[in-house]
Amino acid sequence: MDRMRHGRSDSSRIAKFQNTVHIDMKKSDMAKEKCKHSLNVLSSSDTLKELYTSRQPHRFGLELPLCCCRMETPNSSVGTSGRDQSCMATESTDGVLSRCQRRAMKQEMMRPSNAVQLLVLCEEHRAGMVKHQCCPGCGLFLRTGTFMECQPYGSISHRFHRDCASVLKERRFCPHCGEDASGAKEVTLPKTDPSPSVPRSNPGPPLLTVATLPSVPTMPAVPQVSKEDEVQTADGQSKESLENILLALDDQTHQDGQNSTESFYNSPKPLFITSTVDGKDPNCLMEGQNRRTALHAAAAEGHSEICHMLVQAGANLDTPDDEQRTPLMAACEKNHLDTVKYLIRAGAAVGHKDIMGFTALHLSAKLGHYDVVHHLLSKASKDINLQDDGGWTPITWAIEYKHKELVQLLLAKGADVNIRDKEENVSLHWAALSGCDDIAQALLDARCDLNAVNVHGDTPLHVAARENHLECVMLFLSRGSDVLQRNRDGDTPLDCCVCGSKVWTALNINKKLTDARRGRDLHVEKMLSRDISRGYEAVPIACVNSVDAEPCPDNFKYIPDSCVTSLLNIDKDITHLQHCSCTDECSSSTCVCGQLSLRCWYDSDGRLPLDFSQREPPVLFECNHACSCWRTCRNRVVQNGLRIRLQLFRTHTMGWGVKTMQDIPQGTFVCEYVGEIISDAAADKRENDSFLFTLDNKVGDVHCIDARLYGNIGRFINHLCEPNLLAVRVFTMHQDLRFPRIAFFSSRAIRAGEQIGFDYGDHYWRVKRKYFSCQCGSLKCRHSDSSR
Ligand SMILES: C[S@@+](CC[C@H](N)C(=O)[O-])C[C@H]1O[C@@H](n2cnc3c(N)ncnc32)[C@H](O)[C@@H]1O
Repeated sequence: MDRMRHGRSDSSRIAKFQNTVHIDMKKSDMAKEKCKHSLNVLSSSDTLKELYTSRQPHRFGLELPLCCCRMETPNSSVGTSGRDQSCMATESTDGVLSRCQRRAMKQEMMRPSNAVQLLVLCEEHRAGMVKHQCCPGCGLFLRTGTFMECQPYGSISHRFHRDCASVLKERRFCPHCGEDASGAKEVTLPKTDPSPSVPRSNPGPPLLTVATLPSVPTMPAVPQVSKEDEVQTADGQSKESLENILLALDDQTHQDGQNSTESFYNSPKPLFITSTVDGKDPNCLMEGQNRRTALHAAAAEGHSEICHMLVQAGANLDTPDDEQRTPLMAACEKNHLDTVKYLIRAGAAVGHKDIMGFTALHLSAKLGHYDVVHHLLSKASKDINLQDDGGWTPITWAIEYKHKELVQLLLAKGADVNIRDKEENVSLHWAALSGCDDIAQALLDARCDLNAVNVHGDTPLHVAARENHLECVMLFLSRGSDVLQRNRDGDTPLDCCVCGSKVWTALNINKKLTDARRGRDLHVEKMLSRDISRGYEAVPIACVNSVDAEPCPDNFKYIPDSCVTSLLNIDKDITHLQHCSCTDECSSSTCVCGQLSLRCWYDSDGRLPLDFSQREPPVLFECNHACSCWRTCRNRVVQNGLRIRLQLFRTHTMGWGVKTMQDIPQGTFVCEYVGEIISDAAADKRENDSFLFTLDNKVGDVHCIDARLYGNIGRFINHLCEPNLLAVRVFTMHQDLRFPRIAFFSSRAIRAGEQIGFDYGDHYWRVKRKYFSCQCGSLKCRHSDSSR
């Protein structure tokens, strides 16, 4: 199908047409296959017949007309709709015919002999066929009235017409079993009440009699005759004989206010219709005419009466032609509502598909035949969303051909506007292609997806822009279609339209407005998370972004304390802990823990003193659970956790960063660098080293904290060439010197709103400067491009 993306609409049509041709070829091959198949079926039944005769040596070579009442033939003409087929059996009671119309449960066809047409049968008539109750000469069921009966084996009787046996040129033999017919008796069975068959006609006018039925089993080809011959029927039968047949029509068509005989004679009729009426096979396929039947022709001309006559004469309602189209489809295509009504009432399958997957509904919708569509939907509403070979539903066709009222009707009847065709288009893409904004409006009101993209990434707006359909473009923009959306070629709708056109102007204005709105929106700070710590910290840590559309980072697990994922044997033995015996608040120089740190560094506010060495910060030992002091003693700060209100924010140049939301005096504990404690060797194997903090403690094995997968707010702290944080090693609940905690203290007073950062160290930048330069923005930056 049309890509709806390149070029103009007429080239789209060409693309579609070419594709159709392709499908046609494929399908007609399939149709040929089917024909071949049914031919095979016939010849295989002949073979069976031969087998049967060969078992009876005394008959061999006589070409006896043996029956095939017990054989089944696949119904090659049945599409998905074939399941709705009705029984084709016709009962004969002393020449009065009635047609059964029960639903046929099985689709395999049967017939009593190759001389008559194959029939789809209801269960009762299948049983009757198997019991040889169908005459092999005419194909009529003989269950009441007078007929011949042969009872060769004393049990099942074989029924046939005396005259039919003579037609089969073997008056002497039973046409079922080939036994000598001299033993056959004429029997008369009374009519049972109620009749098992549903009469197709009212009791008033006489029904077709055996004498008027076509008795010649096959018609080889439609004879080519001159125009004058149309007046006189092919084999010279008079107009009166046709009139007799028409008299036999039921009053169905009369209900529609027509005189069938009159209208039949007053309307032009193709020759083959009159030929068929005059005794040819009503199911003959006309070679020169797409292998259509007379019923196709009558339906296409809208001759409901002739259709009825043909059906009465045994015409199969659903015989498909070369394009797999049925007579009903022919009537739909030509908008003959009465004929459509008649055929459906007679039992024609509504959901049958042709070689392009079209149903009668698709055809009618495409051609805009409102009343026909309305009638079809009243009979088969479930077919409303059937998709053809292009994935198109009836409404797709109605939209493409701009049949507004029909689209409204289909919507009211439940058409699904979001069904995707084979190119993933929804209905709105097709409205955009056809440029009908009324239809597009109706589809939007029916909740068709305005932002649906097809396989090319095109939205309906792309399509409308490409097709220069201003009204549709305006409608889509007013409903919020995204003018900046790119398709798979990277084109926005603006890139698809003609530069300088009205569509271009509309899209351009919309783009400018959208850009301005997005720019404004970007500067509005978006709160992405109230607390990234999920309540694990004593103060919540919000995450905000006023820079771009990046969402809150969720590629790590927030943890408040460092963890291990391998066996590291951290010495947590309580007996190995140095501890104090203080009974005060550990403020005196007698506190052993303080002595370990040379003194208790924290003042009464828990801050480091101004003279704390920032060049070579000492290691701090806080009081622990082995001490005698209280949990509230002064020498416990880092172990008390985060107290400063911090915020994770989006920077312009360094990804995420951390800022303080309050003024912080110098020497204040700000936060810890928390993560997964791993060995140096394990760190070497890690692919991402962006979150590694080395615990280079000059004691034993070197370890690192990797905050890549597990970490706290510390993992987001950036490098600043003018840092305001100082990293200090601290021991709290253990004193295994290989594993100090890394605590950040303010190295100067920090104002609320300032980004916090520490110096990643010269070694870090020696390694990383190959990949990126420092973006801290400081005038004293040592690792920026300009400072190199
Ligand atoms: C521990 S993370 C800091 C958080 C990081 N900005 C983020 O978005 O997750 C370290 C990474 O931040 C970036 N970064 C930190 N400081 C930087 C700076 N001064 N200049 C450029 N990039 C920096 C680098 O990509 C570095 O690998």
